[in-house]
Order: sequence, then structure tokens, then C-alpha cells
Amino acid sequence: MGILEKISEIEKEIARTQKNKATEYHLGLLKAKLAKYRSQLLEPSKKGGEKGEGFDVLKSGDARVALIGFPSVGKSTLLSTLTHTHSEAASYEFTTLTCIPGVIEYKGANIQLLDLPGIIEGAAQGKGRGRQVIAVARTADLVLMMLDATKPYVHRQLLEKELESVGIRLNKTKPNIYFKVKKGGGLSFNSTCQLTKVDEKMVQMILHEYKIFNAEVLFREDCSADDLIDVILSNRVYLPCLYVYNKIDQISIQEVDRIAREPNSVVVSCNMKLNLDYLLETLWEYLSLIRVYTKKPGQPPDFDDGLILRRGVTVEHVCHAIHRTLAAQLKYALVWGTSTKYSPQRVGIQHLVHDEDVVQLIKK
Ligand SMILES: Nc1nc2c(ncn2[C@@H]2O[C@H](COP(=O)(O)OP(=O)(O)OP(=O)(O)O)[C@@H](O)[C@H]2O)c(=O)[nH]1
Ligand SMILES: [K+]
Ligand SMILES: [Mg+2]
Repeated sequence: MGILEKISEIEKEIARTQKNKATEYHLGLLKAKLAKYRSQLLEPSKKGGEKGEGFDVLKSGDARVALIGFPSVGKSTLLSTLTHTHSEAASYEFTTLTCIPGVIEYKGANIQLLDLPGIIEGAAQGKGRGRQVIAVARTADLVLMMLDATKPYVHRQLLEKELESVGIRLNKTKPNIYFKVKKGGGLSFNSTCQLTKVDEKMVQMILHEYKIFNAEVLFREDCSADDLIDVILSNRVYLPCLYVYNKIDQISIQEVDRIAREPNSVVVSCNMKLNLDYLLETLWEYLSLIRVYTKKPGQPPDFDDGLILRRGVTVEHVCHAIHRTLAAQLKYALVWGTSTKYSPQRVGIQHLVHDEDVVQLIKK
């Protein structure tokens, strides 16, 4: 029996045990056992096998969002509020012990929202279930970092540090450095712009530290030494992050106003259902999701069944989303919407489409 099963067994037994003088001792024992198993679960596991117990959730839908935060900030409350899935919420820490997936249905898209155990300082070193939580975060399209608006700002910095230390880069684009290890020829170092943070000597030193003596390095922007290290290590993930400050029902309106103006931040109250519409809108925006409608000649657009795509896609992607052979058969497309100067406008296969565009595909 796994620890999770044991926990659930004890919880069931506690639930069916009547509370009275005669059962007091028995209940106390059960609770002690429960606490022991919970803390075991929060310890880094010695056996490799049960490392991922309860965390291997299949990816599904149009995008995946991971809920990361300290214990009891309201992650599970948010999941139960935004999706049809219920995740246990309570006033004690580490209520959630595994990964609980739910689906947000928004503008015709299915966004997978993952509720996770709270993480604590030292998570990256394996404290709590930190490693498993972070491993899930790496697979997400966006990190929803939930913060308790009543708690000090340093909490956010601590969490950021944890994620940073395991190679997760938040709201940062991949450094524009071309890097290729060679078999010989020494170091070839170039840049297309003026560099203010590193010079050739430093680049060479860093590469030697990684036992790289032959390589081609081209800085296409003014990157730092840390950026170069990220590129060398190549196992970094670059994720958009939305800071969601919960429990604003507990702070002053002035405080709410101040936090709401910070970059990448949204203020909410899950309990009072405040500002959740805006949170969804912002999620959509940060996930770069767009919805494109198709239209058959002589018929109105199919507004019920839009295609969910990512910002930056072309008519070619629209074709692929419908049928894999369609792109090869395309003559041109007619587009109504903000991506064109006129509506409709005749465009080619490389035309970039926008959110809410209507597209009519004309075959050869
Ligand atoms: N005042 C206030 N309390 C809230 C709000 N949202 C959640 N809570 C309370 O915060 C407590 C913790 O909520 P959970 O949803 O269990 O928090 P969690 O982040 O999932 O906690 P763990 O799973 O233990 O990490 C509960 O008592 C909730 O009722 C809110 O908007 N305002
Ligand atoms: K909790
Ligand atoms: Mg929870």
C-alpha cells in the first residue's frame, strides 16, 4: 500500500469514527498516524520508485497551467472555483498532497489547471514535495504563482529563487546567443552588438569551466554571463508567469490598488469570487491563445466552433488544424478581422492570423 492510500484509509476511518469520550484515544492515535504519513510524504523519498506518486498527470487540452505557491494561499480554492473539479481546501498547511488536474473552459478552449501541494523554502533541494512540484511546473505552458496578499513581498522572491535555482526562467525570453560545440579550432567568439556585461575573456573562462575548448559563440544581444551559462546548460525552460494575489478581501483598498499596478500581477479573492473574470482574460492573453473562425463560401462563419491556436500562427497552421493535406491544396484565403487592412482580404498561406479572425479557405 502506498503512503497516499494509507492516508486515505486513515482519513476514512476518522470520518466514520464517532467522536465521544470512548473513542477519544483511538482518534488521537489515528490523527498522529495521519500526521506521520503526511510528513513522510513531505520528506524526500529514499526509494526512487515512489518519487512521482500522484504526480504523473497526462497533458490534455489546449494549454497547461501549474499552480505554484506556498501552503494555504488558496490554490485548491481557485481550482474548485474555476473548474468542475473539487480539490480539498482547508485552513491547515499541506492539505493538497498530489497533483489534481481540472479544466478551465474559456472562449471555447480547454485549459488544464493543475493544483499542486504548497512548496516551501528549500523545495528545490527536495524539501517537502518540492522536486515533484517543480518537475510538473517545467511541463506547463504557464506558471500561475499564487501569493497571499496579506503576506510580505519576500514570499514572492523566495518562490522565484526556488524556481530559478532549478532552471525555470520566468517572464524571460531565451537569450539570443548562438552556441555550438566544435571538434577543434579553438574558440570563435563574435557579437552583432556592443556587449556591456561580458567580454571574450570571460566567455572563454566560463566555457573552460564547463571543459569546452572548441566552440562557436555568437552574441546577438547584450547578454550576461548567467545568460551564457543558461545557453550552455541548455536544460532551461522559459515560461510566462502570472502573479496572482489572493485574499484581497483581507487588505485595504489602497493596498489592492498598489499590487494590481505591479507588472504581471492580478489581484483576486477566491472566497468572494472577486476579479476572476479578469484573471481568465489575462490567462488567455499570457498563454498567447487565439481563436480563429472558419467560414464556408456563401455561409455565415462558424462562431460556435472556433479553432484554438497560438499567437504567431499563419494561414498554413489554420489549414493544418483542419486537415493535414489542406495546406498543399490551398489556392488562397479570404480573411476578415484585425490581421488585414480590408475585410475581407485575399491573403497567401504565410499570412499571420489574429485572435477572432474569420478565415475562408479557397482550394486550387
Ligand atoms: N480570506 C480569504 N481566505 C481564502 C481565500 N481563498 C482561500 N482562502 C482560505 O485559505 C485557506 C487555504 O485554502 P486552500 O485552498 O486549502 O489553500 P492551498 O494553497 O491549496 O493550500 P495547500 O494545499 O495546503 O498548500 C482556506 O481556509 C480557504 O478558505 C480568499 O479569497 N480569502
Ligand atoms: K490549505
Ligand atoms: Mg491545496
